[in-house]
Amino acid sequence: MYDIPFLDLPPLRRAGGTVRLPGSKSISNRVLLLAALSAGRTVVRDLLDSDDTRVMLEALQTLGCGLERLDATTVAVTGLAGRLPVRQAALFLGNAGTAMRPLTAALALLAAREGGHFELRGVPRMHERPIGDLVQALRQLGAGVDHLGQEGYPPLRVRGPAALHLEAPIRVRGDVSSQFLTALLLALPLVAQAQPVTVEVAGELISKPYVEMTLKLLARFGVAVQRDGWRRFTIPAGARYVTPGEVHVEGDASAASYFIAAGALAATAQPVTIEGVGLASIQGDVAFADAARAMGAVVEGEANRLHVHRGAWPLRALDLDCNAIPDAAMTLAVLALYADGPSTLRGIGSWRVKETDRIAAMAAELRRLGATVEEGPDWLRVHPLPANGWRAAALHTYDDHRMAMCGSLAAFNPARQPVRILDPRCVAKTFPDYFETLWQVVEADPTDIPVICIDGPSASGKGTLAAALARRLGYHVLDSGALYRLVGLAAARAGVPTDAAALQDEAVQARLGELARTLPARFDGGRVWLGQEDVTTELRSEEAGAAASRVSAVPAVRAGLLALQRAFRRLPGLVADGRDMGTVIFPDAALKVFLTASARARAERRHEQLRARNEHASIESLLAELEARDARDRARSVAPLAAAEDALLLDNTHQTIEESVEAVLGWWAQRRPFEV
Ligand SMILES: Nc1ncnc2c1ncn2[C@@H]1O[C@H](COP(=O)(O)OP(=O)(O)O)[C@@H](O)[C@H]1O
Ligand SMILES: Nc1ccn([C@H]2C[C@H](O)[C@@H](COP(=O)(O)OP(=O)(O)O)O2)c(=O)n1
Repeated sequence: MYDIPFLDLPPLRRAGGTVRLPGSKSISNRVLLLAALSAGRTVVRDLLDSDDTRVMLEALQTLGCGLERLDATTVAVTGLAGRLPVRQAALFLGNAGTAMRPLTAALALLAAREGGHFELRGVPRMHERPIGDLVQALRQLGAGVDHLGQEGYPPLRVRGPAALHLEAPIRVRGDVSSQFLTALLLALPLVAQAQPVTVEVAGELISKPYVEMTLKLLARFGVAVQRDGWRRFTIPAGARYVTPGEVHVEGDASAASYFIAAGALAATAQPVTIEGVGLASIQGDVAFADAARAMGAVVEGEANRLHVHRGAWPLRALDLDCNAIPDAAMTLAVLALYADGPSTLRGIGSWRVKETDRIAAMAAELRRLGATVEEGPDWLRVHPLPANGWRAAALHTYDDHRMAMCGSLAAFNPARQPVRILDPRCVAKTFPDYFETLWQVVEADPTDIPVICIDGPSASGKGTLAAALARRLGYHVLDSGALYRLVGLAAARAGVPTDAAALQDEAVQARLGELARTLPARFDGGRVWLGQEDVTTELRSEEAGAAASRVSAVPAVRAGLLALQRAFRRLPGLVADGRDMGTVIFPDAALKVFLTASARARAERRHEQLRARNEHASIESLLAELEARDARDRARSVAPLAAAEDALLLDNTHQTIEESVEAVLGWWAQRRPFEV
């Protein structure tokens, strides 16, 4: 997950390959609640691990549910059997509508029957998302529900006991959010014992597929609701939740929309294959595939898998009522930028009360990209962008995961403009690893992937600076010195001598070159591996540094490491540190920094590093060794240590690490094309 202020996506050229999607948010939270209300143990597999499921799990735990995490995506829930072991609690539900609405309904009814007192709150945006229609329906039933803030919005208090009136049909509005109906359908089986309970929907029900999903999941937990059109829903008398024992959560169909879109835009050689969602899905958003087909994408599928590639190009403009696919419809708004005429999305009034006002947000951000967009109370019209109309934009995401994921699709623009996604962490709501997953199935031209080079002498702070920049930008790092150190180590392991005399021998040079070319190097979470051996500590020794400096003068070694180093240039970008990053390995780098500090300052830093590792050496000997190494690195005939002509000099003798990082980020900002 990228927990950084912004993430820059280079222009993307192609899509293809296989992705496995995380579990559906809507199914995950419904199943967790159903398991919590049932008796016995339910093993929930392929559960989504995200902000919204985390708040649901925390709430259930607070309410006394037994939760056992079996692995990253499997949780065993021991249900409450419709009882309330905890009678008083304050629940924080973040911005998860799929937790707030059903928990309000379930707790209101349970508290009415058994007594209790519960407060439900969320983030500030949650307190702007309407819930008054659900509160009214619960009050009709006789449940005690109070607004703690603004009338009609969370935070709420539910309290009991209270006498419930279950005879008359309960009326609930269906035209603002279908989650009110879903919440009642999930909660009412708890109290439909002596008589059936009927819910009547007032107004045209929106997002019907989500209600259908609720009904299917209720059936899995033993409650068969009778449905009369989309107006009347009856829960039979004697309803009781029965755990199916084990439930597999489908991949998230709304999340699939981004990968279907990527396929429609750029899968020209091989298809994008999406695992975990397919034609047998119970999620309404699989219907996004039909909308993508209408725009020209080729989408084929099996029960649990979809294959997508580009068909019509440019895409065909679309005029669609998106009522049934409100979430995935956002993806269509971005696809419309690549169409052959204006596209109109209708029936999207519910966008206004989602994580943000999505109509306003989408219109504003598409305009930032250069597009002409018209909007109405419940519709959006997007005009396509001509190739020369795209701007390099920093897209705002409004703490809305879908705005961020949609924004990424602008990176396929034919103008090859990069795209900046502000606050990319917001994808954590439903898809924490969205961007990492995207990198698996998209490709950029290597020359479009930005590289920042940090070259300079030993102990100038290159590694420290490179790592800090990479962390801040979400980029990969290449510690090229470590590769030369590894070659030195590999030589020692193989019994190849690396003293000055031996290095004159052509046979030795050739063997070293071969070791470099086939180096089994692996970098993994701060550890460095040579084949099966963890050499992290050994690699940092002064001896390994000196050996690296010696072997690095051998042309065959440098040539042998060339391809390996360039392979580090992967999406979304790279910070490379070494001696010749800017001069030889990445001469086209977007920013080159030559980092220096006085020899004494560097010797003192090395001394400090060694002291921290409980190794001891005098500053004077370190200074001498460091100057000898600098001299050797500068004097060698191939790729000597030298600043590239277009490098910016940074002398950090009197700077803190943070000051160096800020200086380079400042230079980087100036080189980026974004209009903020
Ligand atoms: N600007 C700086 N000011 C003070 N110390 C620094 C600075 N940059 C790095 N250091 C320290 O110097 C030491 C050497 O840095 P390192 O990144 O290993 O250098 P290099 O990769 O150039 O050999 C580290 O302990 C680091 O914390
Ligand atoms: N791109 C590079 C990186 C390192 N080297 C050589 C020269 C250096 O003395 C050794 C060790 O590099 P490293 O960056 O790990 O060493 P320091 O931490 O700066 O002391 O490798 C190189 O020739 N080219």
